[in-house]
Amino acid sequence: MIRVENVSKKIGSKIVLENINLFVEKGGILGLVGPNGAGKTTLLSVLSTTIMPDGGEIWVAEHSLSQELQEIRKKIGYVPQEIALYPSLSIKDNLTFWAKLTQVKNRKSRIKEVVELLGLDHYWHEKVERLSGGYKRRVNIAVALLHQPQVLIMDEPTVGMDLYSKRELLPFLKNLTKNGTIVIYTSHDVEELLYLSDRIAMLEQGQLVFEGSVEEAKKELSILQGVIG
Ligand SMILES: Nc1ncnc2c1ncn2[C@@H]1O[C@H](COP(=O)(O)OP(=O)(O)OP(=O)(O)O)[C@@H](O)[C@H]1O
Repeated sequence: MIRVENVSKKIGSKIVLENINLFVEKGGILGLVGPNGAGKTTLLSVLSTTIMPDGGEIWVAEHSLSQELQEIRKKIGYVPQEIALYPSLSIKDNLTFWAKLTQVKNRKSRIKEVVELLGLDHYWHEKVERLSGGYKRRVNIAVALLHQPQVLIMDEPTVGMDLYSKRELLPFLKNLTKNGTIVIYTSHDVEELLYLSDRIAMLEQGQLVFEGSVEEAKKELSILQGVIG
């Protein structure tokens, strides 16, 4: 499980996150919504330990961010919005580079596992710059999964993807949670939010204004009502 307790973050003089409380159980998928500038990326950055909160605490299982940063980092995988890969290197070399950097155990076999998991086998020697947006995203997810995180955090995972890649990726992400992995992601895509999430949280101006099941969210959030009429 991941528990967020009273997390706050200021950037300059602006309060970007204010007393955020969230809980996601093992195998849960939380979709984070909200208007531009609401604080979604900042919250994901805090959850992925890319930036530190000014106040509050985050727990992943029995580990706390303030006391056990390295343990938390082992348990979290982060897929940023921007593709974070070396374009002139192959998939293989990118994965090997990241696996070495993060000291992944049983490196070769784990790389093979994630490559198979993400359906990247055929493109193994292809340079990343030659891949479609969808495949680049898959490589990014493969990198984030190398160290077998318990929580996968994704900032708009399907943005820029064609429909086919998206239709392949979404069931894959859903499937990933069957072994207990937690997925927390942001999206502006209503269809994707309704398909993938089991809970929805909404941020507005740095505050959590809603958290509930998809069914509750459909009733209460106008942003999700467009497609259900
Ligand atoms: N490095 C920064 N310097 C100054 N202000 C920042 C910085 N990062 C974020 N902010 C501000 O914090 C607020 C929240 O930004 P954030 O990117 O987290 O929102 P968001 O909900 O992810 O938006 P979007 O949907 O557009 O990605 C915004 O007002 C933004 O201008």
